[in-house]
Amino acid sequence: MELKNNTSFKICTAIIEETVDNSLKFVKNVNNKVYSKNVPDMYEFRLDYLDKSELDIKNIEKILKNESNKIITVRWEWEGGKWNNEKESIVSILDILKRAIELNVEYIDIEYNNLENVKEEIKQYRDSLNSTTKIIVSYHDFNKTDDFSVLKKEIIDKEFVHADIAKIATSVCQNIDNCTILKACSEYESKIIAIGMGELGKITRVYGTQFGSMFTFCTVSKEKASAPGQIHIDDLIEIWNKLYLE
Ligand SMILES: O=C1C[C@@](O)(C(=O)O)C[C@@H](O)[C@@H]1O
Repeated sequence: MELKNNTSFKICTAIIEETVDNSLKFVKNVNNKVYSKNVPDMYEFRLDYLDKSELDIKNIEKILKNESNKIITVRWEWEGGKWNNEKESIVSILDILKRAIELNVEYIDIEYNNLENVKEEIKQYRDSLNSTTKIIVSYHDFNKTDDFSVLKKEIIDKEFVHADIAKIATSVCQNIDNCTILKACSEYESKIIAIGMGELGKITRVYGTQFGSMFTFCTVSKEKASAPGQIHIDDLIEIWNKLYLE
C-alpha cells in the first residue's frame, strides 16, 4: 500500500466466504472498490469457512490458481477457525496445502500448535519441489498476551523451525501487551506478522508494520472481520496518511 509520501506498508484482507464462487466474487468486488475506496495488497483465503459441499480439490484449485497475491489458510477449530474433523474427512488440509505448494501460491499458513510431523511434512514437501511458496507458522491466543520473553522462547523461535515467516496474534488485555507485540515486530523485523487482537490491540494494527511486521490485516466491510479489532482499510489508510503526512 503506497501512502501519499511513498511510505509503503502491506495490508491483507481475509476472505471468509462459504463457497469458492463467492470467495472469487468477493475478491473481484474488492478489486473493483465495491466495498471500500482502497484495495488491499493481498488476500488471505480462509478455506476453513468453505461449506462441506465445496470441499473438492478441483473446486478449491479455482482459488489456488486465482491471480491475486494470496495466503492460503485452513484454520482448525481449536485455533479459532472453522475446520473440523468432518471437513478433514472430506479433503485433508495436507492435500490442500500440498496442492498450493505445487502451484507456487505466495504463502500458506499453518498453526504452530499443529502436529510436528504435519509441519515437517509440509516444509519437506515445499523444499523437495523447490516451490516458491513461503510458509507462515501462526500462533493465536484469544485470552491473553504472554510476556515477550515467553513468546520469544516458547513460540516465535520455535515457529522458525518450519516457518519462513512467524506469526503471533494474541489478545491485548492491558496496554503493556501492545508494547510486547510491537517489540516482537521490531525484534523480528520483516520476518514476522505480529498482531494484538481486540479493541485495545488496535494500536498494533496501526503501528505494527512501521515497527517491522510484514503486514497487517484489515477488513473491507464492517460485517466481514475475521478477528476481533480489525480496522476498516479506508480508516487505516486515512490514519496512516495523517501520521506520515502531517
Ligand atoms: O492469523 C490471522 C490474524 C487475524 O487473526 C487477525 O487478528 O487479524 C486474522 C486471521 O484471518 C489471520 O489468519
